[in-house]
Formats: sequence, structure tokens, C-alpha cells
Amino acid sequence: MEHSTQYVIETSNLTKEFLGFVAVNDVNLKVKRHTIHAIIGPNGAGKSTCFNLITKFLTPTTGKILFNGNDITGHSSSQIAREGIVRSFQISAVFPHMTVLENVRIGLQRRLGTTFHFWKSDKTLDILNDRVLDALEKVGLADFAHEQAVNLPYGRKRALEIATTVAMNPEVMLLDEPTQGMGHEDVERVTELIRKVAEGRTVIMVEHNMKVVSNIADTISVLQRGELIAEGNYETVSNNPQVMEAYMGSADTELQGH
Ligand SMILES: Nc1ncnc2c1ncn2[C@@H]1O[C@H](COP(=O)(O)OP(=O)(O)OP(=O)(O)O)[C@@H](O)[C@H]1O
Repeated sequence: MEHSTQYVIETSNLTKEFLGFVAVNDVNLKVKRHTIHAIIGPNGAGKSTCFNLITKFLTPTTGKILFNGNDITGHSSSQIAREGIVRSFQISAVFPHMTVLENVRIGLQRRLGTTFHFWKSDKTLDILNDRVLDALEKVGLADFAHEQAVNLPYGRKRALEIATTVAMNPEVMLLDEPTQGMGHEDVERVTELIRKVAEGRTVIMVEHNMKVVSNIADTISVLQRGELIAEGNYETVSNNPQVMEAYMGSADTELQGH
């Protein structure tokens, strides 16, 4: 379906308080369709909270979330996933002694929930397997399909998380620090992977690695103490005095993407 609005996700005055502490403060985020949108900011800036609000793992104290112009603030997290906004889960969600294929399949079944009650018939299982293999292909894990997840190196385990998300074929994919803890080579591989899976959809990512952000993000939103202090491309936000100040005192190379 075509939508008139150029923004796939918009938040208006999004606010989350924890016992009076404002973790996300009046945030108006605008995410353009078919772009890679990074959310950055110093530790504790409210990035994860923002993520959890968009996917309804947390309920906003006030404010609205629009998806293709429709208010989804009242929807549950599973409803939101079915509607096409899907987030990646951390490695802890991977079953170590199941194969790579089984892991993605289980993730898919769980997320499809009740709609896949009928999955036990062979035919449905085949359809499911095809979809899983397709996702594994996309993230470069097809050759590892029958390997136990526990045997995958770290970078590939992170790719497996992304595969589970890709298998849902979401309109909007949210990735939580996809390159965290990775060595140089894996970072590059996963960066390319994100670029690839972003084709034809929107990716929102929380990412600390500025090299990754400057490489692939079309738009960057910078949070500081719960507030959105800047938004734009890498050039714009990295030259923003408030952003530079926000990053002072933290790792001094953090903003040097190139
Ligand atoms: N469930 C909660 N209860 C109370 N305070 C919380 C809760 N979740 C987050 N906070 C607080 O809200 C603030 C924002 O946290 P959040 O995790 O969103 O930041 P972040 O930008 O993702 O940080 P990091 O980069 O360290 O992951 C922090 O001060 C945090 O302690």
C-alpha cells in the first residue's frame, strides 16, 4: 500500500518517566521510509528506552507513535511486530544447541504466534523452511544452516539475530547495537549486511560505532539526557556544537567516523 507521508515512523512528544526520572523527554523523531536511521548519544541518553517505546516493550508516559501516519501508541508489542515493526534480539535469545536453521524457525514461529498454529503440517513447515533458508542466504549464513548455533563465531551469532528479524520480512527493522563487541572484520561484514537487508525497507539502529554510523546511516538522531538535540546526516550532526559538547568527556574519538 502506498502512503502519502514520507515518514514511516514518527514520534510526537514522546516521553518516558521512571519514577519521576525522565529517560526520554519530549522526543519528536521522524524516520523517512527506506532509509537507515541511526540513534546515537552518550551512555544513558535514552536510546534503548526510545527503542523500547517504539516497539512497545515500554509504554510511553505521554506522547504518540505514528506508523505510516497511523497512531499505534496503544498497540501491544506483538501487534506491532505483526504490523511490520520488528526488532532484533540479543544473542541470549539464541538456543545454543539448536541448529542455525532451527533457531531462525523458532524465532519466526514465536513471532508469528497464533497465526501459525497450523505450522505442524509438512506443507507449512516447508514454507517456513524456505523462508528461513532465504533469510539465512541474505545474511550469509546459508552454509551454516545445520550447524549448532553454539559453534558459530561471535560475529556470525550476531548475523543470526539479524536473520531471525529478516525472516519476518518487516517493513521497519530495529537493530540494537548490531556491531557491539565485534572485531574489525566482523564490523565490516555486518555493516555490509545491514546495507543489504535495508534494501526495500527502513532500518532504525542504535549504534555506538561512529564509523558504522557515518558509513551507512542516512539520518542520525542524537539524544542527550533524554532529549533529541540534533538530527541530520553525519556531516550535519558531527559539526553541531551541541553534539560535540555532548560527546566531550566521553571517548574522545567516538564522533570521528571517517
Ligand atoms: N526500567 C528503568 N527504570 C528506571 N530507570 C531506567 C529504566 N530504564 C532506563 N532507565 C534510565 O533511563 C536512562 C536512559 O537509559 P537508556 O538505557 O535508554 O540509555 P541508553 O542511551 O540506551 O544508554 P546506553 O548507551 O548506556 O545503553 C538511564 O539513566 C537509565 O538508568
